Amino acid sequence: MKQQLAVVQCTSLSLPDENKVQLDHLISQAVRQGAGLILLPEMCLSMDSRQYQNLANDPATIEWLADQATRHGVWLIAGAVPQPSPGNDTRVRSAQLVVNPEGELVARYDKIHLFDVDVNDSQGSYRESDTFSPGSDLVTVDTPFGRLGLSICFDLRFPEQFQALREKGADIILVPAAFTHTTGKAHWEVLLRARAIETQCFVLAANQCGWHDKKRQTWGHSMIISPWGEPLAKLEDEPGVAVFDIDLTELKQIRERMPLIRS
Ligand SMILES: O=C(O)CNC(=O)[C@H](CS)NC(=O)CCC(=O)C(=O)O
Repeated sequence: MKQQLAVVQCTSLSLPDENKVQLDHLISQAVRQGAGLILLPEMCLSMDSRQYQNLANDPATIEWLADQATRHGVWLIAGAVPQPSPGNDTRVRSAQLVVNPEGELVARYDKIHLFDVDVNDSQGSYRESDTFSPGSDLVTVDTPFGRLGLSICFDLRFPEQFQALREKGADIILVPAAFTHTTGKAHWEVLLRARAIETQCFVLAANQCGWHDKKRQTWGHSMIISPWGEPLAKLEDEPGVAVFDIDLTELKQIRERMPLIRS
C-alpha cells in the first residue's frame, strides 16, 4: 500500500482550468513520493469569488477529482470547493470533498465557521458569509490510514470543534486552508500544534501560498504534525508537497501515557 500522507501547497488563481494544471503536477509529485492520501488546500480550484457559482454547479468539478483519484489510486481530499447550498439559499457552501481511490465521493463537510474578519492587510476585510452559507454538521470518515476528522481554515480557531472530532474517534484531523499572510505569520503554526496536542491527533494542514490577485496574499507553511505536537514535514512559502508516513501506534502510546479524553 502507498503509505505516505501528503499535503499539497499551491497558489490558486482565478481560472479553474489553470489551477487544475498546477494541481495535476503537484498531485503527481505527491504520488511519486509514495502518497496514498493527498490533501489539497481550501479553494484549490479557484480563489476568485466570480468563479464559485460555476464551480458549484458544474459536474466537471467532482469528475475532475474522481479522475485524479482513480488515475493514481489514491484518496484525494479537495480542501474545499464551492458546492450548492441546501434549500433556497443562493450562496454556495465551502465544501470539503473526500474521494476514495475508486473515484467515489464518500464524504462532504461544509465549513461551519465563516471568516468575517477585519485583517489589517492589503485586502483589509474578509466577509466570507456574503458568498458562502455556513454548514452545521461535524464529519468524520474512515480510511485505511485511520479515521479522518474534517475542518476548514478559520475552524482552526474553534478548539471545541476539534475536541468534538476527537470524541467522534478522529485519528487524523485535516485543516485545508487559505490562511492569510498576516494572520498566518502570527498564529498558523501555534494554533495547528495546539490543536494536535489537545486532541492527540495527527494534523494535516494544507495551505494556499503567495499572491492570488493584487490584494490577496496567503501564508503557506503547510505541514504535517504529530499527536505530540511536533512538525513532521513542513513547507515554506512556495508551491510544493510535504509527505510523511504516519504511525498510529505512536498516537495510541501518547493517549495511553497521557489520558486526556476517555474513549
Ligand atoms: O473566500 C474565498 O475566496 C476562499 N476562502 C477563504 O480564503 C477563507 C475565507 S475568506 N479564508 C479563511 O478562512 C482564512 C482564515 C484566516 O486567515 C484566519 O483565521 O486567520
